[in-house]
Amino acid sequence: AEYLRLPHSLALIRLRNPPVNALSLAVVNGIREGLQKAMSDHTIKAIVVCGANDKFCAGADISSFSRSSPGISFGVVVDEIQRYEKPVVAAIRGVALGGGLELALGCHYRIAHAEARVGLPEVALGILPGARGTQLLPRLIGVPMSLDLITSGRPVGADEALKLGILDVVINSDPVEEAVKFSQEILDKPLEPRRLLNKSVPSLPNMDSIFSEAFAKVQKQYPGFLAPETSIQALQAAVNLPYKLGIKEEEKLALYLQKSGQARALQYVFFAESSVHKQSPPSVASWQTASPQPISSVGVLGLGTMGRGIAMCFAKAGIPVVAVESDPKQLEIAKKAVTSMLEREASKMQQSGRAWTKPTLTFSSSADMLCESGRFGQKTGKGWYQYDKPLGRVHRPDPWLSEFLSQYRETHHLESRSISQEEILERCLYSLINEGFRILGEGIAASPEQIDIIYLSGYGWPRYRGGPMFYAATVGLPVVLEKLQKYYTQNPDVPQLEPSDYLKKLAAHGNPPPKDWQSLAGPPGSKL
Ligand SMILES: CC/C=C/CC(=O)SCCNC(=O)CCNC(=O)[C@H](O)C(C)(C)COP(=O)(O)OP(=O)(O)OC[C@H]1O[C@@H](n2cnc3c(N)ncnc32)[C@H](O)[C@@H]1OP(=O)(O)O
Repeated sequence: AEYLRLPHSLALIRLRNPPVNALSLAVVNGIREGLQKAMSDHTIKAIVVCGANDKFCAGADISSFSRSSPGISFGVVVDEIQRYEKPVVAAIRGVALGGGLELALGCHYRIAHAEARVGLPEVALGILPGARGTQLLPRLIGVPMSLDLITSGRPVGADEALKLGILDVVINSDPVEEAVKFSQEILDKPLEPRRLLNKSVPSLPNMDSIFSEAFAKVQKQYPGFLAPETSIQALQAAVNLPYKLGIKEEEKLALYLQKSGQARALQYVFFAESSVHKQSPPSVASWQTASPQPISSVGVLGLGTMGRGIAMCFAKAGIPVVAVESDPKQLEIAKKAVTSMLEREASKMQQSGRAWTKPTLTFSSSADMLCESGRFGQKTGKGWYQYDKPLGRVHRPDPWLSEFLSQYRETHHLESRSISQEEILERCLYSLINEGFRILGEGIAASPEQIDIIYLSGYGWPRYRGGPMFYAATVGLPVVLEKLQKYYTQNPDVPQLEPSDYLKKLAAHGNPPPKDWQSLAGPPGSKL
């Protein structure tokens, strides 16, 4: 942070840490030194705090989270600012997020440009606003809105922040110039009413029900996420405890979240999301330049409306199709429908003088053994289980299945054994992860982050577990390799369990973090 003396007995502290003026240790020390300088200089009457390059501050430096404990020592700075005897005015442009907003809450006044955005997005990173955010915000804007902003992490625009009472002034001009003028106007005003730490949280008669509704809401909206619920506990502390004890509780809860593992995963996701936008496959191929792999034939399972359409598309593209439907009635209907669609297509093409090659479409009624028996799972009321009704959710073991399995075992000379939850989890997940390593080795995915983001955005993988490749690193690559080796030895007929060379190469280095995998494993092959 830079310290400047301005005319009219003012000092300016400008945060400078491109690109977003994140609160690195150096920036925090700079703010503190600047403030102490201003306090000890009796010619300085007020201080303006702003950020360089049209951004106030995007909060703590997320990349440094694994190295230090964010929030805790910065909370002391926020308290010091509030207790200063000279007015400190925050001049906000761009964003004041997380620690950036906490810094502004420590200041006695907040002036912002109309396009600025402020918020406490910590929950998205698996943490809570631990530099007094959970204690100061409810003192300023009350519990209901603090619950909304802190548990959702949503930033608000300057106009909304003004209405809520987070900001004191919103202008369309330069907030620093405005703050300079404003500082001179408020020099004689008492500071005590501006010190949030000495205020109490506005009380409401139904506080208990507000909190229980908030807990129920976040459990429904963010199932499995620890940070929103823990933030509510911190807000409860703001209501139930004096400030001195409330901040201790906030520290304790913040520390719990930092150590939870969810924080590490969510912070990984933050950087993974921004890096995938910038990546292209290692072979520099892209969907625009890649040539397609040859497809010799296609199988379509199920000939409902969707299946028929899919079968038709491939058939029209000249790719042989084998369409499988276990229900003989449905199969007949589908055959007729597809044949008549193809005939219509053929006559259209012949009328327009184009050549028509009869597509290869084979219909088969032999499907997977369970499906063959009409057991499609929940939708038909039976599958591996029997359900209370079609589409029902209540399931119970089915004697039919026991009989079926015992015959299957006899035919295939298999011995029955009980399989632990752990084995189910490991065989499902590690074979999936193994495939991830395979496609990294083949150069199909540019990075583990790409695979993880696809799983988070497209397959419902819980965000707080960071994606399958991140999960592999949390388990440890040597462990994943050892388990795959064990399961592959036991099940040599399951090729997905054969450890990929890429995984073997990486595990030889111990358990390197995902960001180092590519440099350690060497250049990938390319299938694109
Ligand atoms: C000290 C007390 C502790 C308090 C706890 C906290 O403060 S936790 C942090 C809370 N803050 C955030 O969660 C903000 C996260 N950042 C954003 O939402 C956005 O980046 C932004 C600030 C709104 C800017 O968005 P924009 O689309 O304009 O740019 P990018 O997202 O591409 O970001 C530009 C580069 O800046 C990096 N970056 C952003 N925020 C941080 C941060 N807080 N710490 C470290 N780095 C940050 C981002 O990764 C981009 O970097 P590149 O290298 O260019 O990819």
